[in-house]
Amino acid sequence: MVQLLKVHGSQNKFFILDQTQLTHKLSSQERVALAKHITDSNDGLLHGADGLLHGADGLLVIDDSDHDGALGSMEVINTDGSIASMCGNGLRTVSRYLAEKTGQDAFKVATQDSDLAVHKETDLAAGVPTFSVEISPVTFNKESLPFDHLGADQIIDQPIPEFGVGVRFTALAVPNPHLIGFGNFKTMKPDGLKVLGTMLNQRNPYFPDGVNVSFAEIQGPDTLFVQTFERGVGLTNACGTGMSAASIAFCLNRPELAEFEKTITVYNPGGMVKTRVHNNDGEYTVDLIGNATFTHEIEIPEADLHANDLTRASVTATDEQDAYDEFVGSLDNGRF
Ligand SMILES: N[C@H](CCC[C@H](N)C(=O)O)C(=O)O
Repeated sequence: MVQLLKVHGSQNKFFILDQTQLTHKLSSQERVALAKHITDSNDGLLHGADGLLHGADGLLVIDDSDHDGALGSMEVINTDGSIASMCGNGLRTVSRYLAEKTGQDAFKVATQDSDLAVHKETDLAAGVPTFSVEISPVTFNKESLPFDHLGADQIIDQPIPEFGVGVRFTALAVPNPHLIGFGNFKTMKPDGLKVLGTMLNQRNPYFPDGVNVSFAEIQGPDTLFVQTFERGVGLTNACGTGMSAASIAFCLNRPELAEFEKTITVYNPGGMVKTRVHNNDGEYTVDLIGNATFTHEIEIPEADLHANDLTRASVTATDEQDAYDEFVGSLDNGRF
């Protein structure tokens, strides 16, 4: 039997599969097929949960890593089967899984583009296990997203009228691609986010590989509200790399309201995280600090994973969601 987990970071929900348990590891094709099936909002596992549209937003696959200081590797598969280079909310849950598996509290996790430093943090609230994960590398040039036909090699705090009125945009890769729009939600209208996110994640002249699109609202000094339309997923409760990218843009574009090295509170439809942006001579990294909640334990025969057959999966809920709901209820952001 193989153990999987259903987890979330700010209610950005994932399944975790630790491949090191398997006698025969899943091929890349099998992992993609499993990701699309298990997260499907109709016939996936735990589908129709209280998330936006999907029972889950992706599958995180853990494997061994021989990289110095890395306790494992993380592969990110979006619900549509596309592979993402990074996943901030997911990395917090993978970090907790590896910490509990090994008894270590500070280590690295190998991701597609780099080995990222992670560590256990003081819980944000009782019963809300909390981890800090490094988000990097950060680049702005159009080749790294990629984007084109926007009239410049970098988009930093620019209006783009064809994308939205009353919104200023910043494009950056962390390293997955993000387009962050700053404005206020009244003018941006949440359906504006869905319209723009949908347009930029189907065939379009600007972002050939698609892009995660976030609307960010400044709520005060060092305080943001961010919602994301995720590439390969759609609207989610939160996007860790999106909230991190928005924090970088906040520090760059509004230095009178947000400072490097200072803790930023980022509210989202799924709760709240904290970020700290570091500026090492123009090289940016972000500490993303937030919950790593395990909501369900799943057991399934290994052969069924290879066959992408979920009918014999047995699911047991943990008691962690209650503590998380308590935490969200306590937030004084006036949006919950
Ligand atoms: N959909 C994203 C990957 C997941 C990122 C998000 N879940 C996060 O927490 O960073 C992409 O295709 O780049």
